[in-house]
Amino acid sequence: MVVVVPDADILASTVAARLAIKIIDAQAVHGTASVVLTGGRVAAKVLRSLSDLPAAAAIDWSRVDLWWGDERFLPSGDPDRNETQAREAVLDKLPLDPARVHAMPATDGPDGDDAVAAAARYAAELGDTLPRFDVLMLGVGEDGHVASLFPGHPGLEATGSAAAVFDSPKPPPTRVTLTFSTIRSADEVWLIAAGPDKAAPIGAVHGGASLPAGSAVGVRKTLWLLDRAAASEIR
Ligand SMILES: O=C(O)[C@H](O)[C@@H](O)[C@H](O)[C@H](O)COP(=O)(O)O
Repeated sequence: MVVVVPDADILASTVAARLAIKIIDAQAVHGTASVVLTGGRVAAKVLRSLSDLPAAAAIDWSRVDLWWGDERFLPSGDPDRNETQAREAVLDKLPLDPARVHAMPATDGPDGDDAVAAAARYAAELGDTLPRFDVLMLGVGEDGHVASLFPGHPGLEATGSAAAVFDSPKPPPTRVTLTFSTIRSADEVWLIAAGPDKAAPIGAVHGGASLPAGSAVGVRKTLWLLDRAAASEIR
């Protein structure tokens, strides 16, 4: 399903509203909600919108599990880390249970700068039976990447639930990412993009091109949440 809204600000606020309802509904059914966050500018806008959303007060944040779809492999607190940006955008204002915030390892963590070990640690935290992911959000890159899964990159073939990525075409070069099998285990996958520089890859994917964004599908639902500019080449 493709949902198109006029601009990036409206996209961020409508995705935040959709996320709040999804969390509320998941908690009504399961008692908890599990959300996979992503990095990038649109993702940060969504989280900032969430912090301004009155409906978010209906969420029991102590029963929300947060995971990440990928992470830039940097020291904890580095401004370029997706976790840092999510905390600044909203997380640090929410009464979350720290034990339920599953950040990906940092280079000052127990594995140091060993990204392979860090990815293995995250895979262990995910467990042999993956958690229930109610919604997994992804930004979309200008080249059609999602998370840290880049076209033509060895990381696309990664097995297991999480993998290290080296020589990323998008800086920084070293990252940890969920693999496609983990992404595709999510109940719903939301691909969120704004701006004209996303029009070509999104149009290509909807035209049948084989790009990573096209492989990010949810078990029950796959949503493309776009502004008009990003959707402008979908035919
Ligand atoms: O760590 C990252 O860089 C992100 O996870 C990456 O996959 C991002 O979501 C896209 O590149 C879109 O980023 P923008 O929304 O900033 O264009």
